[in-house]
Parts: sequence; structure tokens; C-alpha cells
Amino acid sequence: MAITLEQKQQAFAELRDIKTILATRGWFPATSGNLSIRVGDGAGEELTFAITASGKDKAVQTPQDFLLVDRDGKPTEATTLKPSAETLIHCEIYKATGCGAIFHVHTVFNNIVSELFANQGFIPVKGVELIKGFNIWEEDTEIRIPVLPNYAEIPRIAELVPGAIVPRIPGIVLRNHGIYAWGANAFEAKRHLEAFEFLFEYVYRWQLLSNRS
Ligand SMILES: CSC[C@@H](O)[C@@H](O)C(=O)COP(=O)(O)O
Ligand SMILES: [Zn+2]
Repeated sequence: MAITLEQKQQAFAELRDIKTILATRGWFPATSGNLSIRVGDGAGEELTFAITASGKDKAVQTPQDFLLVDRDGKPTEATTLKPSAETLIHCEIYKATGCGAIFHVHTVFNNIVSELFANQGFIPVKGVELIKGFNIWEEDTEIRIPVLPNYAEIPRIAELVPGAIVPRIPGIVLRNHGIYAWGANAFEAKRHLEAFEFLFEYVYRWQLLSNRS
């Protein structure tokens, strides 16, 4: 089914709201970061999502911030805007998870923690209450947040994504780059992103304390 103007405007408005909130946290330094929301209920061949245009200052609101793309990351309408350079990663996450929204940010905490654990391929987090933000309610459990290499060619990263996703962990980290967090909708993706960032800061600070002499 074709996407209606109303659906498109609603997705753009939701992206604008979340972009504004995340910008106030300083989570889009130097034009980094990208955000997307699925539009319509289409799956498979019908997958369409709204995504941030490439290279924009995500802390600034303009009438030219978002566009619609298809399952291959190609614009669905004539536009002068370029979709995010990392659109193919969003495509793979939508196809693999069926999620409704994906938020990507670069922070110092997610970069440092990814570097600390890159060689083992995952960031371990044990016994921290905020994993309940992922709906994991087991006491004192360890979760493992996947870390992928940050190749310069995005298609090389994108092809690793389906194999890296861990069913109950709604995120993947690119080494020394940033986090992709997703959810069934924008509300859930934001909650997951905030939980990840809390956990990364916790792991970072815990490492510092553990290594003091
Ligand atoms: C400007 S540094 C960050 C970019 O290289 C990239 O990683 C990023 O997150 C933003 O790219 P964009 O194409 O604007 O979506
Ligand atoms: Zn990025």
C-alpha cells in the first residue's frame, strides 16, 4: 500500500521531536548520528522508513531534514536530499528485527567502552537494574551487547548486522563509532537508547574504579 501524506508527515514530526530531545543531550556532535522510523505497516518488499538526511546538523530543525526510503535504502520520492550514509545498516536492522524505529548516536562513553571490549566482540554488563529497560527481569544476569568492526565501507558493516543481532538485546555497537538502538516504536527505541547509554557510562566508570591503585 502506498504511503499517505499524513503517514509521512506523522513520521517526520516524530523524528523531529526525538531529534530535538536527543540533541539537548549533546548526542549529535559534529553532524553525527541518524534516526529512522518505519512508515506504514509494510514488511518485506513493502518496507518504507523515514530517515534523517545525510550530513545535516541534527541539532538544528529545517524543512529539509528527513526523507522516505525503501527496503534498499533508496529514496521513494524525487528529492535533492541524500539519505544517511548509514541507511543500509538501518535497512538490515528493520529486515532482521521487524522493529519500528532505530536511533544511532555517537557518544564518548559508547566509543570508549566499545574499544575496551572490541576484541571479545561484546560488551558485558552484569547485575545492573537498568537492563530492565530491555525487559530483561532476571536477577543478577549478564547481558552481552554486540560490537562490530567499524569498516569504512558501510555495505561491509551492513552485511554483518543480521548475524550479530542478539534477540533480546535491542542494539549493536560499532567499534569506536556509536550505538544503533531500536524498538517497536519511537518510545521504545528511545528507552532502549537511554538504557544503553546509562550502561555504557556505568561500565566506563566501573572500569576506572576497578583499575585504581
Ligand atoms: C560526521 S561524523 C559521523 C558520520 O560519519 C556518521 O557516522 C554519522 O553518524 C552521520 O552520518 P549521516 O550521513 O549524516 O547520517
Ligand atoms: Zn555514525
